[in-house]
Amino acid sequence: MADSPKIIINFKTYSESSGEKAKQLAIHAEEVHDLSGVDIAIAPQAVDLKAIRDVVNIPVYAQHIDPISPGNSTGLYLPEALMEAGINGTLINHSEKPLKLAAIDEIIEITKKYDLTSILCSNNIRTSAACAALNPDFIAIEPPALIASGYAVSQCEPEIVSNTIAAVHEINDSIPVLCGAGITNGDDVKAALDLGAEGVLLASGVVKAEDSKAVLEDLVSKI
Ligand SMILES: O=C(CO)COP(=O)(O)O
Repeated sequence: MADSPKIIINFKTYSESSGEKAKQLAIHAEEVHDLSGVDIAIAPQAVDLKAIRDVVNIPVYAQHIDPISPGNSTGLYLPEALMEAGINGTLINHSEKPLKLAAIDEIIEITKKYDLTSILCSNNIRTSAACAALNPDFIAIEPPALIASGYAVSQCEPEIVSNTIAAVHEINDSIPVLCGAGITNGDDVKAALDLGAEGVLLASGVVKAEDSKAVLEDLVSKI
């Protein structure tokens, strides 16, 4: 059974969300979830997954998994090893880690086999429609130009969100759509939900904030 995150924090590779700081951010996310009841999931770097799994119970996702079986590969992320580290799911095809169609398809098969939540990222409306044919648990539309811009896709380019939802649902109306890029506050989240998105995916707004916990509290405040 897939999770139903309203907010996913992608820790990316920022120094503010690596190592000990990653653990602290994860704890803050869990505290805000506990107080608000809003489902929050986090996607830390692979090296931090195990340490974070040991301190929080909220869903923890990999930022990427490789479509490989145990054996002689080097420098890749083995799904079974990430599961042992405690992941509940994975981002797939983030615009900062783009994949070929065949690899995406294989990864989604792996997530289904192991009951992991699949968040398939797309960069525009056309690719979102193509993603729908692969039947992930979620599609997350993130226009690359707005990533880390501070300009929220839900407020600055709302038609990208609503047209993506329409395009995805024309193929498969049971796939929930998330949106991300530039989301930084509760109004951005509310705008996304008002457009029909199930939730949001964000990074810099929380990770780079001076007071990440205050930002997390603001993000859930209008849900
Ligand atoms: O890429 C993103 C999340 O996966 C969005 O990043 P920002 O929230 O920094 O724009």
